[in-house]
Amino acid sequence: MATAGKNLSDYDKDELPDARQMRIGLVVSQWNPEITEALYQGARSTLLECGVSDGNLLRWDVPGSFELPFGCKKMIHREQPDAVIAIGSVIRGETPHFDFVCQATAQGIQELNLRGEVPVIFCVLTDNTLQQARDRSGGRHGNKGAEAAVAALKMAAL
Ligand SMILES: Nc1c(NC[C@H](O)[C@H](O)[C@H](O)CO)[nH]c(=O)[nH]c1=O
Ligand SMILES: CC(=O)[C@@H](O)COP(=O)(O)O
Repeated sequence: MATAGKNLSDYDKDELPDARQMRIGLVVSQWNPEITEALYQGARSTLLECGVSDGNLLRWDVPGSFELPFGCKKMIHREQPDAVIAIGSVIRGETPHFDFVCQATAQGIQELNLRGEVPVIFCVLTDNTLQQARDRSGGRHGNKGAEAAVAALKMAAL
């Protein structure tokens, strides 16, 4: 089902684990800050709604999505969170750079999951237009940050 067929902010609280003791990291890309800040707020508010303590949220910023894997790896090593949410927004430009950034970021995050013990959630929008990104970061399709927060709690309890 495409995003257009569902709301990214919908979730069932009854399906979620007890999150009161969980420590969740959020690594946020500074590229397209209108989008990444909206994703961060969606993730943060959902985590708080689901019982995570504000003091157990840790935010680090990185320059762009390409730096998300390194930032997540460093946070995991230094802080040992129960899960990390990697937040980014990649919007297609005139050149193939979009493809390289998206592939490298996705591959890097997947390698952290497969090689490590701390789940890293892929909260990276990869859109053709700014409007598509707005639609998925609190617009008509909901907020992917909320979806990522739910995934983080479920994976932290796995
Ligand atoms: N164009 C976008 C970028 N580009 C920057 C890279 O992510 C990286 O920071 C740079 O190549 C230096 O290593 N990043 C995004 O997150 N979103 C974009 O649309
Ligand atoms: C995703 C990107 O790196 C992209 O926004 C850069 O734009 P351009 O391909 O026009 O240089």
